[in-house]
Amino acid sequence: MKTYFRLLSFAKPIEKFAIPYVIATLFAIIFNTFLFTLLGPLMQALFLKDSLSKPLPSSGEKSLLDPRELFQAYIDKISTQHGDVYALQIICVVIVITVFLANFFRYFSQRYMEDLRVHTLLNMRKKVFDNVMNLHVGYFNNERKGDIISKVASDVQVVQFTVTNTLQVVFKEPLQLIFFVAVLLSISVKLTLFSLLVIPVSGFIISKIVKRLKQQATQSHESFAKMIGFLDESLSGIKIIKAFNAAERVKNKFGEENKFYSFLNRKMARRQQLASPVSQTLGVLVVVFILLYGGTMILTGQGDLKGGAFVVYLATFSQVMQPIKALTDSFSGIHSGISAGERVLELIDTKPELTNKENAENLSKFSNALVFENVAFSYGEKQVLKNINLTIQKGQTVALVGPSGGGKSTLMDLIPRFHDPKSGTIKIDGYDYKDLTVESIRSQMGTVNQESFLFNDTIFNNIAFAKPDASEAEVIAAAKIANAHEFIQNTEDGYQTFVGDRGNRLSGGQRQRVCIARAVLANPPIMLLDEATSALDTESEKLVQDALNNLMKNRTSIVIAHRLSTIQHADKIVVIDKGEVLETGSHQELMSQNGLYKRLIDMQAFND
Ligand SMILES: Nc1ncnc2c1ncn2[C@@H]1O[C@H](COP(=O)(O)OP(=O)(O)OP(=O)(O)O)[C@@H](O)[C@H]1O
Repeated sequence: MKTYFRLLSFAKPIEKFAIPYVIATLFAIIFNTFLFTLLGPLMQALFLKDSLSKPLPSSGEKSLLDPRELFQAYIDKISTQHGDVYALQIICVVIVITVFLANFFRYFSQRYMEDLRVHTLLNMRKKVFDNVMNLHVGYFNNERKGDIISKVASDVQVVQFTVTNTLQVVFKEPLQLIFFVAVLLSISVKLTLFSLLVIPVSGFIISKIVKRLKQQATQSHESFAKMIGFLDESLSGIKIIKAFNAAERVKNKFGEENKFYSFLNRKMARRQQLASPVSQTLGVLVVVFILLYGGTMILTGQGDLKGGAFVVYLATFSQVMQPIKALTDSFSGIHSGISAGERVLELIDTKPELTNKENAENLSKFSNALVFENVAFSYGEKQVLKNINLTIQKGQTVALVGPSGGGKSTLMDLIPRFHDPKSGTIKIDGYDYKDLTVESIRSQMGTVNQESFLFNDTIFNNIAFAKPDASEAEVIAAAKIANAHEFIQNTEDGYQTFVGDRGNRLSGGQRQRVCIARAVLANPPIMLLDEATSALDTESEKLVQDALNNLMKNRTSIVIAHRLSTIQHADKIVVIDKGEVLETGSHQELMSQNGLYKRLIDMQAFND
């Protein structure tokens, strides 16, 4: 229930939709109920003329308060004064007006509910996406990606549908039920008391049926998330899949999850669908009993039940099943909604591990040095960096080298504060990172990494991503520095060419140069580079390397170098192995130390 109300809070300001909804629904119900009671006078006028002379079931004070009886009395009067045909015409006009009004208000009640539904969906999706964007980088890994996508795309939809649907049902159906029951009671108390026994009995049976639904719904949402994750991964890696002739294997893997998902859904649907026939069958059994009992009373002339009233009773009772059915359907569906809701709320409630502390200061410029003091870091239990002491002076180029898996990228990720160290401190110009806002630290830095990530947009917009208000001249200047201007001009639409999904319409080297142009345009004092020139051919590599050299000019740069030849002129080379700094110094110093660096250089020379 707590989950339900929290989910409902996304409908805020709920009164804006709920008040007009309640009013429209109330009128819709009143006219709808009245419509069925009109059958009584209609039957009397057409077939049961003789019974008109007899007094109505209840008389005196009570009948004055009962609109049904008042209307019947009015029709009787008209019939005596102006004839039966005229009374029939009046009844027909009233039926038409009532139908019109009932549907008019029903339309508005549905419209307000739809507004509420859309509004809830809008708020919830925004909240989830905003929160996802605020989460720390460490939160995102591949298996979570599918989960997040399915929560934003699918679960949110399930939630808003079931939550608003229940809200609608909870208000409208019981109210409609009360109105119908009032009519039934006014016709025959005895019959009604018996027939209403069916409600708790069917409620009990149905609650037994739907009991296991919630657990299955959770499993089904998780399975769907897995499928989305798998789909995303397969689309991203489609070339590799094809190259390894692995399409069959991948299809089978997807197929298995798909089968499991369908199996769960089938099981759930079966249970869910069982609820409605059960309650309907019970309802029909009761109708049959009423027919027998009430019909016998009329045919044998016992009791005071009249034919017209009995027709109204039967018609109204057949409608009683409608709200009951809507209620049971809604409650059997709510499990799926609540379980999807819990998954969405879990994502909304995930707090970023890395937030600005209160009174965090803004770093306005970088003017001195970046210092690591005894920094250690681990992914979960796995220690990746320990005892890192490192000073990077303004204007220096510092290269991180070392064997694969040594921790270079992890150390690099600590600089823009994607993670906080587990112990030790990182200081910039003497300020502890933790006393500064994350945004102000990152605004001093630009990144070019191996991934060369581009958005599915034009080349111009991809470069201007760094500075959305950049002029055309600024973008072109940045592209020139990055050695990209020439190739951009040769593309079909120049700077307005679309780069495709993740930039796949450009070559690797072109992508890298657009990324470099993006970093140049941002013009930050510190540049973080994860070189990947080894993947390029010689000419392309030279273009990219020149672009990088331009980028590093007059800046503080930290470079992860895979080609050791490119960093020999670095001011400082830091050799990292197994999470520790083994050697630090210039190329000459490290060569003369005859340690790991020298071995790496020799190895690379040998390979070349
Ligand atoms: N997100 C992660 N979760 C858990 N472990 C990780 C994660 N990222 C990296 N690691 C582990 O941390 C260690 C250091 O990885 P890192 O990527 O920093 O090394 P690297 O020196 O940059 O390697 P390479 O030169 O191959 O890119 C590795 O053992 C790696 O398996």
